[in-house]
Amino acid sequence: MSTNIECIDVGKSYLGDGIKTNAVKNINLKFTKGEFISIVGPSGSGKSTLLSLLGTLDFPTSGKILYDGEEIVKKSKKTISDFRFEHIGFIFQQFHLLPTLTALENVLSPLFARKVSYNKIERAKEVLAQVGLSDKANSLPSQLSGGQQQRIAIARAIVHKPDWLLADEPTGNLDSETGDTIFELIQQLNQQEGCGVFFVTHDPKLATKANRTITMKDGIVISDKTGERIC
Ligand SMILES: Nc1ncnc2c1ncn2[C@@H]1O[C@H](COP(=O)(O)OP(=O)(O)OP(=O)(O)O)[C@@H](O)[C@H]1O
Repeated sequence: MSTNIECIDVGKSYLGDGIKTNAVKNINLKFTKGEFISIVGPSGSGKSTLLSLLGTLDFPTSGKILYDGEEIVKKSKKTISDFRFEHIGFIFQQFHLLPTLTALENVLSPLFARKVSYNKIERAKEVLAQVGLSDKANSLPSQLSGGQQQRIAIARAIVHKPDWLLADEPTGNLDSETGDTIFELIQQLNQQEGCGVFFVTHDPKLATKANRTITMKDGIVISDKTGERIC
C-alpha cells in the first residue's frame, strides 16, 4: 500500500460550554507518500487538529480524508487501530516515553501484542542504531537528555515501518542546536525509510527546509508552497 492521502472539504469543529469552535475549515489537500511537509501557523490556527485528523486519532465533522481512496475513520475501531499501527507513527513535543521502561523496551512497545513478519528485538536494535543510541539501549528515560529522549521517541515511532511520520512540534522542548539535529535526523529517515513526514513547527527556519510548506491561519490553509529544499 502506498498510502497517498487526500483531504476533501475537511472541517473539524469542537463544542465546549455551548461554544462551537471551527478548528479547521474547508481543507482540500493531497499528499503523496514520501513527501516531507512542514505545517506552520500561529497558535490556535488548527495545526494539531489537522495532524490528529491525518493520523486518524480524531474524525472530521465535515468532509472526508481518503487513504489510497479509502475512508478509514468510518470503519470499525479495530480496523482504524490496525490501520494506524500499519501506516502511522507519531512524535510529540513532550516525548511521552514510559518512565519505567528502558530505551530499548520503549522502542519495542508498539510491537507488544502485535504479530509482525520480522524479529522484533532485531528491528528495535536497528532503529536504535539509526537514531545513534545503540549504547543507551538499557538506559531509563530519566537517564537521558531531552534530545536523546526525543531520538528514542522517534525510534519508537518508526519501529513498525509506518508510511507516514506525524511530528507535532518535536523540537519545541529542545534548544535550537538540538532541534536542528532532530530535524536533520527526521529528514534522513524520510530519505532512508521512504516514510512521508508531516512536521508541525513554530520555527520558520526549520519550516523552510521542508520541500513543501503549508501555512494555516484561523483553521484554513492560506498557502501551500512546494519548492527546492534550502538545506
Ligand atoms: N478538544 C478541543 N475542544 C475544544 N476546542 C479545541 C479542542 N482542541 C483544539 N481546540 C480549539 O481549536 C483551535 C485550533 O487548535 P489547535 O490545537 O489545532 O491549534 P494549533 O495551531 O495546533 O495551536 P498551537 O500552535 O498553540 O499548538 C483552537 O481555537 C483551540 O482552542
